[in-house]
Amino acid sequence: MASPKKKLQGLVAATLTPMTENGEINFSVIGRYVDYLVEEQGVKSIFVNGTTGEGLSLSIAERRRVAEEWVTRGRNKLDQVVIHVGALSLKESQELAKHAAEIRADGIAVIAPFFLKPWNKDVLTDFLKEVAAAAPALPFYYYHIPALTGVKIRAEELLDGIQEKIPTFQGLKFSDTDLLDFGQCVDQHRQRQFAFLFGVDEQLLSALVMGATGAVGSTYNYLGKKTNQMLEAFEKKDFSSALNYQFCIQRFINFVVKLGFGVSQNKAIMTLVSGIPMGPPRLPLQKASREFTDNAEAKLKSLDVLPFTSLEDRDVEACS
Ligand SMILES: CC(=O)N[C@@H]([C@@H](O)[C@H](O)[C@H](O)CO)[C@@H](O)CC(=O)C(=O)O
Repeated sequence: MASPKKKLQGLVAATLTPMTENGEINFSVIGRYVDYLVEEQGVKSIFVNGTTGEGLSLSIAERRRVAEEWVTRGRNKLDQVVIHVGALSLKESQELAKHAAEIRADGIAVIAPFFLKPWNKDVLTDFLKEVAAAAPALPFYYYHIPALTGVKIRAEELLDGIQEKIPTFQGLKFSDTDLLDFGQCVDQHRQRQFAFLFGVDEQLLSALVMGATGAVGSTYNYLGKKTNQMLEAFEKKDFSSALNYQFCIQRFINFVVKLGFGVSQNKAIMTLVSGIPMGPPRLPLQKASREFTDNAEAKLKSLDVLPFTSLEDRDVEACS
C-alpha cells in the first residue's frame, strides 16, 4: 500500500495555471509562484491541474508539462504536490497517473467522469480503481465535486469499503456543502487515518469542527495567510478568534460571489495580490472585467488583507 511521507494536511492551494495573453501556458512564473505561496502565504502543499488550474481545459501534453514544472520548482520547498489526473477517457487518466508517478509527485486525485457518467458507486469505484492501479505507489484521493461533475453519488457511500478495492486510497477532497455527507465520511473512517480535505473555503471552519484534516481551495493562493490564522486559532481552541477569521474570509468571498466569482476572477485577484501575472483563462472562460478587479481590490483593502494596505485605507470592516 502507498504510504505518503506524511499525511496531507493543512492548507493546500489549488493552483491556477498561469497563461500568457495569447493563451499559452506561462511556465516562466511557476518558480516565483511556489516561493510566493511558501513565503507570503505560508502554504506548503499544492493541488495541480484541478478546477482552479483549468486542468480539464488543457491538453494532455500541457497537463504533463504543468505537473512537471510544479514538481520541479516545488522540490525542497513544498511539502506535497498532488496532481489531479481525472479525465473523461480512462486511458488518458491512466497516462496522467503513470506520468505523475514518474515525475515523483506526492499523490494523485481523480474526479468522477462527467459526460458519460457512472450512475452508481460500484461503477465509479471501478473507474477510480483502474486509474489508481496505473500509479500503484502513489497515494490516491477521490475528488468529490458533484456541482461540477453532476455525479451525485454521496461520498459516504463511495468510501464504504473503498480501501479494500483501492489499496492506495488515502483520502477525500470534498468540494461540496453537504456537511452531513462530509461528517459521516469522517465519522465512519476516522480510525483509518484518511485525509479529509474540505474544498469550500468559505465554510472551512464548520468542516474543521466535523473533523477535516486539511483543506484544498482556490482562495488559499491569496488568503492563505488569513486562513492559516484561522487554523491556528482553531488548533488553540480559540473558537471566537477562529470565527472572526472565518467571517472575515466570508465577507470577501460573499462580496465577490455576488459579482460573479470563478477561475477567471481568481486569476485576476491572484495577479493583484501577488504581483505575479496569471494571465487570462482559456475559453470557454472569459477574463474578469477591470470593474471586478477594482471592486475586489477595494474590498480586500477594507478588510486589511492586502500587504500594501495603508492605515488610512482601513475601515471598520478590517479583521485582524
Ligand atoms: C467550485 C470551486 O472552484 N471550488 C473551489 C473553492 O476553493 C472555491 O473557489 C471557494 O470555496 C470559493 O467559493 C475548490 O474546491 C476547487 C479546487 O479545489 C480545485 O481547483 O481543484
